[in-house]
Amino acid sequence: MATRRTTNAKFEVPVPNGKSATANLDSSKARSSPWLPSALEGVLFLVYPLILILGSLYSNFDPSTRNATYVADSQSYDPRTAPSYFAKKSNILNVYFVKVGWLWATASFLLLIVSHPSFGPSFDFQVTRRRAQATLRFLSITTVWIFLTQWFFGPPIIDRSYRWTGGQCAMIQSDSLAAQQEKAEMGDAELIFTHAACKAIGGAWTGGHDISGHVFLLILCSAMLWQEFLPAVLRSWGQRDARVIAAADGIVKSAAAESTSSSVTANQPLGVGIQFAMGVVGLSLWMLLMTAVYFHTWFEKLTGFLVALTAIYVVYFVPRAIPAARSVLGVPGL
Ligand SMILES: CCCCC/C=C\C/C=C\C/C=C\C/C=C\CCCC(=O)SCCNC(=O)CCNC(=O)[C@H](O)C(C)(C)COP(=O)(O)O
Ligand SMILES: Nc1ncnc2c1ncn2[C@@H]1O[C@H](COP(=O)(O)O)[C@@H](OP(=O)(O)O)[C@H]1O
Repeated sequence: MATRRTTNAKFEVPVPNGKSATANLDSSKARSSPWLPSALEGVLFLVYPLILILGSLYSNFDPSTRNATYVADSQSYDPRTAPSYFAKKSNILNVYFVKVGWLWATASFLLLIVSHPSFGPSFDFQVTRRRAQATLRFLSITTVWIFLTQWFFGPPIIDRSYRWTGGQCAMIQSDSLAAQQEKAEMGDAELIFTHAACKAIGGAWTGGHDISGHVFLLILCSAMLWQEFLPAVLRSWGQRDARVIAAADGIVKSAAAESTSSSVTANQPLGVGIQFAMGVVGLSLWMLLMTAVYFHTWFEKLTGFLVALTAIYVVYFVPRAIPAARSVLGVPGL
């Protein structure tokens, strides 16, 4: 851990137009650890717990939400008396945005790295170091998403953790032809161990701790995207990059001093890649708020948030502090 210094020091700070300027910085105010987010990043990360807390509070105080019937097994309100359009699982953004959320994350990530000049020549499919490292970061985050929600050497971690905490698939009699067929086709292990399999045979996934998949996915996707585009946005807006990194000799430096990019200048338009990614981040935050208000318990939302945050921390923050990790995964904008 770097210690806090109390004297004023001189740093070489590249300014957004690519030239260097010597600035007197009061280092007692400067953030000194590469393990910590910059002040701006800290504020952006605080938006997530704020949305979750405000959403949960609203659901406790809004009379129509309080009076609606919450069904714990489905983590939602009874659709017949749902307090709003967004309290129904069938809402258009749930079906076409969140339920295929990684498709949107993948599309906006690819558009960003292919179109934005900070990753390589726009719409010229050259493999640059920055594109390759961004792709590695994306694949690492995608692996976390797959392990948590899709497959982890069998059932995904969210389903396994539900079982570990005492949950099970309680059978509800369903005589529909489809349910009978599903039951006949499924092996015992699958029948017991996955939420999807349980639902398909008309069972209720009940009794354990169900980490919110929506909270996890929406935070993972949106934080990955803004981590990727924030350095380019700050440059376009003529703002200084306040992140710090540890060099191989252990000296803590400003990320701005390390950056060699002159491909983005102040007042440069954001471009289609960043605008599209901002749209996906905006929709994610809206759906996070809706999940916070209408679905799950506060503890299930908290665990979804913590798991996503841990993955983002490992992929986007650890490389700032450990040069060997940085040489593989890189750091956005450097
Ligand atoms: C110019 C040089 C460019 C270099 C580029 C090089 C390579 C390309 C880079 C990357 C692409 C490589 C691989 C792509 C990897 C993954 C792509 C994944 C594509 C998809 O996402 S398809 C699947 C879509 N499905 C989803 O998104 C499902 C999302 N839903 C869920 O996870 C869950 O339903 C849930 C968590 C929302 C909730 O679950 P429930 O509780 O409701 O069951
Ligand atoms: N914002 C939202 N809008 C609609 N449905 C939501 C939602 N957030 C969560 N849900 C639903 O609540 C259930 C639990 O979500 P999760 O565990 O992914 O957070 C899921 O139901 P289904 O699995 O029946 O679709 C999911 O679709």
